[in-house]
Amino acid sequence: MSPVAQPVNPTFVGAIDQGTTSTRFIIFNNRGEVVAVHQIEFEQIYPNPGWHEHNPEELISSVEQCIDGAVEAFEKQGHSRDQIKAVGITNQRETTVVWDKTTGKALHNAIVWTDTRSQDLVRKLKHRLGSKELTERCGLPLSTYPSASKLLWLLENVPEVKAAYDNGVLAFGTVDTWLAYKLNGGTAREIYVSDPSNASRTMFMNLETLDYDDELVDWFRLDREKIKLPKIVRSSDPEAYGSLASTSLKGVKITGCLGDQSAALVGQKGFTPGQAKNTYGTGCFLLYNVGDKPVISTHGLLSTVAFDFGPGKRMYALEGSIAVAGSSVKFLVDNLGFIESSSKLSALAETVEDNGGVTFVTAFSGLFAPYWIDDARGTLFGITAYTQRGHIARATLEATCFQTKAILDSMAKDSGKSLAELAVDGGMCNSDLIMQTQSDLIGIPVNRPAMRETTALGAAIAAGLAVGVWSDFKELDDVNVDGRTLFKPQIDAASADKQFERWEKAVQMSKGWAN
Ligand SMILES: Nc1ncnc2c1ncn2[C@@H]1O[C@H](COP(=O)(O)OP(=O)(O)O)[C@@H](O)[C@H]1O
Ligand SMILES: O=P(O)(O)OC[C@H](O)CO
Repeated sequence: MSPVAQPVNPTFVGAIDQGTTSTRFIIFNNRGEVVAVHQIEFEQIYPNPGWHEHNPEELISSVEQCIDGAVEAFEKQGHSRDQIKAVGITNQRETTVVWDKTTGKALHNAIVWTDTRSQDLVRKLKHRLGSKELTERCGLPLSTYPSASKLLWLLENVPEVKAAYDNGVLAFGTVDTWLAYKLNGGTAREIYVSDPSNASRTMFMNLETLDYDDELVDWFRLDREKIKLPKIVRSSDPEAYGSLASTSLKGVKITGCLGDQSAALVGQKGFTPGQAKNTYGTGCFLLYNVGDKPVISTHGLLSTVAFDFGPGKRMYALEGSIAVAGSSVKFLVDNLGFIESSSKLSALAETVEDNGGVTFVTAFSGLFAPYWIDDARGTLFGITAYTQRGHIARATLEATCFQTKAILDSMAKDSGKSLAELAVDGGMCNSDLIMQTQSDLIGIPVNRPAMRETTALGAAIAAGLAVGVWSDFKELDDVNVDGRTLFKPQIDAASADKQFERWEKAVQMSKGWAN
């Protein structure tokens, strides 16, 4: 077979993937293949039980180091940095950053999406007239998860933040906004934007208009005179996100931006209604493309913007969000010392045949979809003198698979359709055992790509579409199709149902602990 001819001067796109536990910069060629990558883990700050913070300056420096590291590796392969035509951003969503517009300095650590410190505040808000109607407008339930309650907590508890608000100099952003602002040089250019897939995670954006909804903002008693929110622009835009003010890619335009779960859907090419993906990262998030109109769930799912690539290319998704997935594996590594690294989880789980009667409800931040139980906390059931570390490892990985099953059941009820196959990605999907367990429990094949950096690929696609690296979705047909692995169900439905019943019982029993 003759080798495929390569273009004389191939083009590349960079993607910043700023996740919950690590930052990556990945350079893709126009066939969607990874050419160079640099990844850095950064500090997870847990000041109190249930609190979770990141240092906003460290997020920026991790991005800058990753860009420089990946570009160095790229150039070592004989490429030149001016072949990189654009950069896309994808990021952990909901995580809230506040800064002073006049100095560009953060006023507090970023409050991470998993953080439950606003639990009491949320309980009080639930009694406010109109709380039940919020979801219909913004797609999200009133909980500690979206950015709104995190911002209110900062205003109530951090005097510097309140003073900046009163003086009209407070800037608020999800991580995409913070990155775009700082990477453009901060106060020098004042790029203050967000895309709809990120803005839809604040509770301030109206899903229909893709703009802020005055009634939503008023409901939270925020004064728009005092706090100007970032401008919402398309997920793929040649101008709105500015360009890199420093690093080895100084001057390269940022032309794409997507929340990480939306980016993974794009990276899996879930462009058409009925397509879905499940990303097993720190948390686990199933997004199901529902088309160009939002669908409000009546079964515990969120409604969110999948992506906005302009008229005719604007899609919504139903989302099942699981707060704890890979983080439970990290918990076994970092807190309990069960294994030396996450990649050893499967080996430990395989030292036993089954979970030995152990169920682990990994509700470290309460339980998200489809249960939304904010007062549940991590609970291990069924421990006996027989229990080994392997049983707990197995129960840990099963927890995410069970919750995914509960989400798929809700999705079938909301959409009236069942998935034929589940596309997967994210760190935890590296484990064959987890993927096989998942397929067994949901009774459909699980389809894993060989190239698992789908989140970064999604950001690269958003950026590349804006500058003509790809002119439309059709040109992406051949991207990320080779080498996929299919895990097919190997147990019968009755035994999967029996296991799931025990999980549901455990979920009910984990309620109320943090009340
Ligand atoms: N082989 C593996 N088995 C189980 N979990 C894994 C494995 N490899 C990585 N993980 C988990 O995946 C998570 C990282 O996935 P990633 O997609 O990079 O997350 P994020 O984007 O949230 O930072 C970590 O929490 C880690 O514990
Ligand atoms: O860090 P991840 O990949 O688990 O994703 C975080 C989500 O965006 C939170 O909603």
